[in-house]
Amino acid sequence: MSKIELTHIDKYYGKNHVLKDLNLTIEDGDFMTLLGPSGCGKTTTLRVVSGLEKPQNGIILMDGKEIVNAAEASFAPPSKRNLNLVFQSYALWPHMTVFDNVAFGLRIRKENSETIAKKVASALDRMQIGEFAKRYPTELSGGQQQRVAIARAIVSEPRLLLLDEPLSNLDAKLRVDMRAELKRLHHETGTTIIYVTHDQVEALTMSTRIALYRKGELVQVAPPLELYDNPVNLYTADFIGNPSINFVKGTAQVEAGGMRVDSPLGQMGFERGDMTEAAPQSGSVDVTIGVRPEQLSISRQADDAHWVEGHVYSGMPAGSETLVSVRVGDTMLTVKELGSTHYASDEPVYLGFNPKKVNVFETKSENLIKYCV
Ligand SMILES: Nc1ncnc2c1ncn2[C@@H]1O[C@H](COP(=O)(O)OP(=O)(O)OP(=O)(O)O)[C@@H](O)[C@H]1O
Repeated sequence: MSKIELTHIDKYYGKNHVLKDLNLTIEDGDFMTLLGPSGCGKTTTLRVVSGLEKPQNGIILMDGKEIVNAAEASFAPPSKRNLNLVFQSYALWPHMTVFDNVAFGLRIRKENSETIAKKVASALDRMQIGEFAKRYPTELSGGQQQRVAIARAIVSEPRLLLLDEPLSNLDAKLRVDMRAELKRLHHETGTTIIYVTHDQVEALTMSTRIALYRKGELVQVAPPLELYDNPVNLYTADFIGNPSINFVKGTAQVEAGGMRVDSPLGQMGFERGDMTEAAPQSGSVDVTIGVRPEQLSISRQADDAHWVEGHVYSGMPAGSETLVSVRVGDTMLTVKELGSTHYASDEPVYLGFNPKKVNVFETKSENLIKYCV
């Protein structure tokens, strides 16, 4: 178990400023996911923590002990950092069987063969690859090799586990199984995990906290539901959630006590207590309302709970849920309903929602100005 503190980390590759004044604390026992689009600096962060790369500025503490101090050109070697790293490209030793690959670290530590056999079997079982113990890496598929790499990393119960897109080669069903296994592993061992992915579902389902990146900077660091319910800006709102959040343009009249918002969704009033510090004090501002697809309800009749008139663009029943795109004026909204319902294209429908549950962003600054409560 360990706590990692990164302060004022800058990393350049030539002129490319890849990590920009990064400040991030990973608490002991966290399952911290580094999330963001390709090229935003997630892998570089892992490489800096593991010691494979040296940042040009900043300090990294591991359990309070300095492992990096760029100003003093002091960088602890990777072997002294007591961590285990699994990269997307899993370098297994080709001349060793799966069992021997996984047992390697334990043998170096001179654990007795009975303990080794037990630990390796348990790690292989967890990754559902027990049956391949005697095979060589070349006799396995990419996904199976990837699971061997994870087994090899977890078998030695490291204090810190760094995982870089470890599930990327797996098919959809296995990926869901492996997410459950990794989450369970984290729960059982309490190991601090830093996990890199660009898959927001993976991040939402497994993490205790998510660090969301944008071009080398951190945009928001928060537990998954906080990120989902109250994204600090339009970027986060748009990145998190599948299907994506709906955005609706509107205008707000802001006063000391709160604000009134007009939009194609109707008129809404909000109290100051539900507004953020980023909210303006007064005046008229353009806003973007964010409403999650599952927050919208749909009805074929107008009633007290369904007041927004629209027309079905297309209905997409998928067994357990139905996604319906609805055109309201010039705005296209996605509605998510549980169960399967058939909606005909161009059918008139009415939408409703709980105004307390929407986010409001100031369009110009892109910042959240009203919480979902
Ligand atoms: N060794 C290197 N030399 C030069 N530039 C690099 C090097 N490694 C990464 N970069 C650049 O640094 C930036 C960040 O890369 P990084 O691998 O950290 O992104 P990422 O968020 O992990 O992306 P992905 O999801 O695609 O893996 C990219 O612009 C990349 O091209």
